[in-house]
Amino acid sequence: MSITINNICKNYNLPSGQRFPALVNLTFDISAGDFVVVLGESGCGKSTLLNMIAGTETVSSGEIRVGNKIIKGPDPSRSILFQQPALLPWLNVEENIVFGCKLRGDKKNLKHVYEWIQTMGLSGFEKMYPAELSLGMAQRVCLARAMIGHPEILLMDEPFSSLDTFTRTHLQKELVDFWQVENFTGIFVTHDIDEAILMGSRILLLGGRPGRIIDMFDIDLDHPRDISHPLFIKLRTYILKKLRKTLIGFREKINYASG
Ligand SMILES: Nc1ncnc2c1ncn2[C@@H]1O[C@H](COP(=O)(O)OP(=O)(O)OP(=O)(O)O)[C@@H](O)[C@H]1O
Repeated sequence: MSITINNICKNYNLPSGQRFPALVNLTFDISAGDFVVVLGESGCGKSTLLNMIAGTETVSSGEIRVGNKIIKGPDPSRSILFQQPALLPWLNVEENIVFGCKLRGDKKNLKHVYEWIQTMGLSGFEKMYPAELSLGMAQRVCLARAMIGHPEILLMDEPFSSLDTFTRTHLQKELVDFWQVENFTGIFVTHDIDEAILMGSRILLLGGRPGRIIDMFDIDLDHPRDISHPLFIKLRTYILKKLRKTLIGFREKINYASG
């Protein structure tokens, strides 16, 4: 599914009655099957953008289209993975994975639950409850729950940031494998530059306050990617320079305004 972001702005209404501008004038297209990584410093509006595409947050102006339809709210064709595994504590692994299928009456995909349990390395743990799982296992359950319905769009908000390096590296690779097989459109939020270059087919650089687009470009490297590849290193340096420049510009603006 393609996604069109057309001149969107987001203002939050603060309890003081003031409006806080979080994002300004974002315009870009995501083609069906892209894996876009949204990269930027903390507070530049990455999660806000993701939530608006998920339909859990409204736009203040502009519009977001999925295919030809303007997003009006959440939809099962768009699955979301959060930073912390969001599992229902009273359901076991298997029940958590099929929860969405049951809710939608999706019997066809529900039948494949044991394939997903196996693919995710959760065999033997299907009757365990979330409190008994490690963080990495719990995130695998979330990934299985997201994938079992074959979403057209998978939205991910720093899903691996609280995992240890080994689990994280493993899941990054598995996610890219799923993306290559399932061909969903992925949007992945992170502030880890290497993670962005390792996984994305495109990178969207956001920065500033309010957040705006700094750059958007394709990554022309085959998977699996090697962090010591010269193009990888070149991209990392380029992104660092761009982000640093925006951050310095933002700090100078603050100093100027306050001094
Ligand atoms: N519900 C809200 N009400 C008011 N302000 C908000 C709300 N949600 C987010 N913000 C503000 O909007 C800005 C963007 O927040 P957002 O969480 O989208 O940034 P982010 O880039 O995802 O940050 P991080 O990387 O730290 O998660 C921040 O300044 C934040 O304080």
